[in-house]
Amino acid sequence: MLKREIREFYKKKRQKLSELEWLTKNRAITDRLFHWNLLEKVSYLHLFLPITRQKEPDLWSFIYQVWEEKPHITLLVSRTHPETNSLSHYIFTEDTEIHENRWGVPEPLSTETFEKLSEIDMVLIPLLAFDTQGYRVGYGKGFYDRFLSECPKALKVGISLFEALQEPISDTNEYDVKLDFCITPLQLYDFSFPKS
Ligand SMILES: Nc1nc2c(c(=O)[nH]1)N(C=O)[C@@H](CNc1ccc(C(=O)N[C@@H](CCC(=O)O)C(=O)O)cc1)CN2
Ligand SMILES: Nc1ncnc2c1ncn2[C@@H]1O[C@H](COP(=O)(O)OP(=O)(O)OP(=O)(O)O)[C@@H](O)[C@H]1O
Repeated sequence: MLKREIREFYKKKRQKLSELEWLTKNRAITDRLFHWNLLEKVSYLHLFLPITRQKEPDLWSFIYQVWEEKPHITLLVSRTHPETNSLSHYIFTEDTEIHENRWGVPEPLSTETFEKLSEIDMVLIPLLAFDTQGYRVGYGKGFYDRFLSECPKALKVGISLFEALQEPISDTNEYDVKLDFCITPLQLYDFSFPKS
């Protein structure tokens, strides 16, 4: 199946979720994530804040738990620059002010950018869908493909409300950065072995 078709299908599928289904899926994902043993090795964790009108996976409860119970982890979030198709990155604390951009993405209002991308240990990536090979489908603007190529050390972890596609994504391209793991309400998928 083509990314374009998968994108449209999963956007609709997300919109059809009831509030309770969405909350239940989010709870399963954030519980699995918080208790994942790999987190103990993470110092810098990049994550995303949900576009609620798109019913994206919502990591807010995980974020509050990290601030309270895992102080060894520094959280990072991004601001989007549509003119250059790029992201800039900021340390995210309880004091960070947030506003919504034109796509409804909550973004930090911070001024001091985080430049040490090589130190990021893990990136949590919002997915529309993914296949059993670890290829992913996002909104198709390439923000994450560009960003991920700049942080080679980081484990790339997809976050998806739905399970893996049964058929492969047919139009993968040279820029696609594969996932190492994916967390869903039902499973932790491990694509990290064998490393390609
Ligand atoms: N929560 C979150 N943050 C993120 C992303 C994301 O997917 N989710 N991004 C991932 O790249 C980047 C922002 N890029 C985005 C690109 C498109 C849309 C989006 O909603 N597109 C709509 C059209 C909206 C419109 O034109 O008004 C769509 O495609 O339906 C959102 C974010 C960085 N931050
Ligand atoms: N490093 C890069 N340099 C230039 N163009 C890139 C780069 N990475 C991705 N792109 C372009 O950005 C677009 C990304 O589209 P694609 O369908 O792969 O998005 P996606 O898998 O939904 O990912 P994303 O969540 O990153 O938007 C493609 O047109 C691709 O050619």
